[in-house]
Amino acid sequence: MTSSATDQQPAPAARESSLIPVGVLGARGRMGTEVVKAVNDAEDLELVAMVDDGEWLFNVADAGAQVVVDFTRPDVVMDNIRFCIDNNIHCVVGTTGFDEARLATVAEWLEPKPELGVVIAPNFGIGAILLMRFAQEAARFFPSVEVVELHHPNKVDAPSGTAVRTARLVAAARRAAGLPPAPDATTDALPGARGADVEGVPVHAVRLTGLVAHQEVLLGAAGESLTIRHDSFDRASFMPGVLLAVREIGRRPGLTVGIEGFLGL
Ligand SMILES: NC(=O)C1=CN([C@@H]2O[C@H](COP(=O)(O)OP(=O)(O)OC[C@H]3O[C@@H](n4cnc5c(N)ncnc54)[C@H](OP(=O)(O)O)[C@@H]3O)[C@@H](O)[C@H]2O)C=CC1
Ligand SMILES: O=C(O)C1=N[C@H](C(=O)O)C[C@H](O)C1
Repeated sequence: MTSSATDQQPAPAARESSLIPVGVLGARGRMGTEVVKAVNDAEDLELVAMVDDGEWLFNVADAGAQVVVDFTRPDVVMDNIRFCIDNNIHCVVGTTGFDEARLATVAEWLEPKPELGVVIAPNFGIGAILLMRFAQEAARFFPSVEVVELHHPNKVDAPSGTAVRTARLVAAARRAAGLPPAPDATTDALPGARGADVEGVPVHAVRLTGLVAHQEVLLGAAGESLTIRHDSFDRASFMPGVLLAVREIGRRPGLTVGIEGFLGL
């Protein structure tokens, strides 16, 4: 089955212009819908292909996409990236589910294609990126730290990719500062009561109707606590970061994790 941007197809003349041709994978999903809208609204981008589950992936290559944006599912995203690299298409990936092994595999796939760029970011929201940076900065000053992420109940993965990355960054900052494990006297607990252990940082996942994407980092020291919180109330919050990545990726060969560097952070 083939799907293209037919109903939103620009005039053929536009194809010969300097617009960046963009394909969207997961185009009819919650994020994909928003990306399609944002690309259509951007004067320097051209939506050339939309692909969803069960549809013909070659459509993005046939349509001449220079950049593909992937918001699909953790179980299919690796195949999509492989396809893009094989077809010399830059990739902007928002789909979650990346561990060190997956990142290493993508970096390996890119080796024979030194001109090609793939950016994989668990969160394109500027506020969420700043939260991660602030948490990293604060981590060394507090003996205790826990992460709580709160999302809509349709999310398939837990904890969120952002929460896992946040916990890893915080854990690295704690290690660099020589902090011991956070104090915790728990010896008797129901399974899951203390959350998932991400490199020694407890991560708790809440799924609640009405929510979109939210995260708190709780830091505690004697007599005080610091809570850093970010809320995405609308998926529009991710679009400035996605569009920045689409515009930048052609100039950023190799694998980039997170868009902090694109923001000058
Ligand atoms: N990095 C960031 O800033 C953000 C990342 N995310 C992440 O993005 C991902 C998608 O989230 P969300 O949009 O809410 O999920 P949705 O389930 O709403 O969308 C996923 C879409 O991908 C489609 N799909 C499934 N398999 C394929 C395939 N092989 N090829 C093409 N399309 C496919 C699905 O089709 P069908 O429904 O028919 O299966 C669906 O339309 C998640 O991993 C989420 O965590 C979300 C928000 C922000
Ligand atoms: O599924 C979502 O909605 C989101 N997924 C990403 C994640 O897992 O971190 C980003 C954001 O939290 C929204």
